[in-house]
Amino acid sequence: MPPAIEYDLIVIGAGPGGVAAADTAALLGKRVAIVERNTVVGGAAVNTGTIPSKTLRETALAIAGVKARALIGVDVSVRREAKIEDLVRHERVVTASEAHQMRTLLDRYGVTVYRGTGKFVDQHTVRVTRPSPIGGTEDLRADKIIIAIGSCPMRPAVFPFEHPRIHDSDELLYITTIPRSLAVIGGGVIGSEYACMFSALGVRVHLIDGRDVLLPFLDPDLSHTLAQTMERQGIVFHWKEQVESCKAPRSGEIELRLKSGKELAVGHVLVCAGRTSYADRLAPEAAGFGLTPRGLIPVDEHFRTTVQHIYAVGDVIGFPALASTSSEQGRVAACHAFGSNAKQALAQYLPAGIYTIPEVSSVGLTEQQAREKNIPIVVGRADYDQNPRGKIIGDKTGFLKLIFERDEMKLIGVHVIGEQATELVHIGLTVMMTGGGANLFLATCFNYPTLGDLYKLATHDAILKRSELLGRVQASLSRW
Ligand SMILES: Cc1cc2nc3c(=O)[nH]c(=O)nc-3n(C[C@H](O)[C@H](O)[C@H](O)COP(=O)(O)OP(=O)(O)OC[C@H]3O[C@@H](n4cnc5c(N)ncnc54)[C@H](O)[C@@H]3O)c2cc1C
Ligand SMILES: NC(=O)c1ccc[n+]([C@@H]2O[C@H](COP(=O)([O-])OP(=O)(O)OC[C@H]3O[C@@H](n4cnc5c(N)ncnc54)[C@H](O)[C@@H]3O)[C@@H](O)[C@H]2O)c1
Repeated sequence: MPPAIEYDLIVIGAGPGGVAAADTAALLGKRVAIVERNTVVGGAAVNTGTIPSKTLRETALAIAGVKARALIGVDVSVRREAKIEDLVRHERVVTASEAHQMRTLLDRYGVTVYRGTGKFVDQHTVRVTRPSPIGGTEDLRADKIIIAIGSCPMRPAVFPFEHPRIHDSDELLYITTIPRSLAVIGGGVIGSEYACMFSALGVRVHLIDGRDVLLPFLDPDLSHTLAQTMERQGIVFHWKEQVESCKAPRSGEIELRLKSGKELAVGHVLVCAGRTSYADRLAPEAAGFGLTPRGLIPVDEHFRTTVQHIYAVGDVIGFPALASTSSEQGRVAACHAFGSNAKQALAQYLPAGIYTIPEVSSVGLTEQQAREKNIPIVVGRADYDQNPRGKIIGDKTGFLKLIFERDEMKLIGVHVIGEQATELVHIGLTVMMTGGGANLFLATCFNYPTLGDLYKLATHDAILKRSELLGRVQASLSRW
């Protein structure tokens, strides 16, 4: 075996966490190697998760004519004729382009990309096993190592995944027809997003979940409105259920028997029952760190494992397991590893964006969380159909909900459901980052007509509620 090739940093895994770590370390002037077992970089974010699912959603909205229906009340949908090629064409182009862009940036930063599967030999050495037909191994050695190997779909034993019409979220991208009916197992983020997308395409969707609330981490008003809207779209929820058996004949419908005894017959099954990690395959014992019972890598606030020069970021460390936060963690870890204070911690507020139909997004405290913390609050709400832009786009269910700390009217939470919610939340997020609140919204001139103007309307609502609550006339409110 030739001697190990020396680097300052080895990164294992080229998803958003790993790539951000590698680019950051290169920017700090370090010699960096990144090991990726896939043919392309980008990880789940670019190749199997975030970007594909969001692109498919956008295509589905277009080919199903959903927006046209809302605007002119006419079904101009082409969905009955839509073929799977129509659905996936744009997704393939966007995904390839994004992976190429990430790779180009790595190359421009001078990061060396090793194609193969990485595994620890000892605390400083990573062995890269190249895929066949080239095969063989290569050892890399570095002072610092960052693990960013991501996660993969959980596969409950009850489902025969070898069946061509039973999919996890990775395999879904290779379906060969648009199903007529679909059972989605798991109403988490992935399940909810795909349920909405297929429903928009006219697929009969059943959503089965062990819980009884949709996305319980959301503000209850959002969760409730989303569930209602999904039901109106035709999605059938089966709460507090579990699949006990799954009979999948070669042809004909797949039969699911649920815990309650209910039976469902569907064309395809999509299992979105959470994610798991393959960290045990890295030989962590050779490096000297352990795993949690769920197979995740425990880290400290600097993303260091118990072995001080080995870091872990992204899905492999667990919550929040997002592309956005994984990149942030990668940057923090790389800066810490090389003593840079350019980015010492994650951003103070981390938003969540869910691409259901309609979109949902939030940052900061929910009304419930604020009340549990005994923070005196006032809530402002503005509905899309009270706003001229909302009326123009025909969004009847959307709303913006702002949570203000009552004394100073400082913004502490933003919750949006409706078109462009994942973009709209950023206005509130930026205000929260500045420590601002109602005054800033009132002082700001928004374009007219825009959804952004909802912030002003929701602020007025909060101010009026505050004056009702405190029994003061509105004029005295300039005091805050
Ligand atoms: C369907 C779906 C939709 C999603 N939508 C969103 C969204 O809208 N917004 C959002 O923020 N997040 C979303 N996510 C989550 C997001 O994709 C992940 O949080 C993010 O990709 C995690 O980044 P990562 O760098 O930790 O790992 P990954 O992106 O999973 O990358 C890990 C990389 O490591 C490689 N690897 C693994 N083991 C080895 C090894 N031993 N050697 C070498 N390479 C290895 C893998 O091939 C992979 O390329 C979604 C996920 C899914 C599945
Ligand atoms: N827009 C986004 O930010 C976005 C989109 C998709 C995925 N993601 C990330 O991907 C991760 C994984 O998403 P996910 O939806 O797979 O997992 P999840 O953990 O969010 O949801 C899994 C759901 O499946 C249910 N469940 C699990 N096993 C079940 C069973 N046997 N029968 C019935 N219900 C069952 C759970 O009750 C839960 O509601 C998320 O944590 C999220 O961070 C983010």
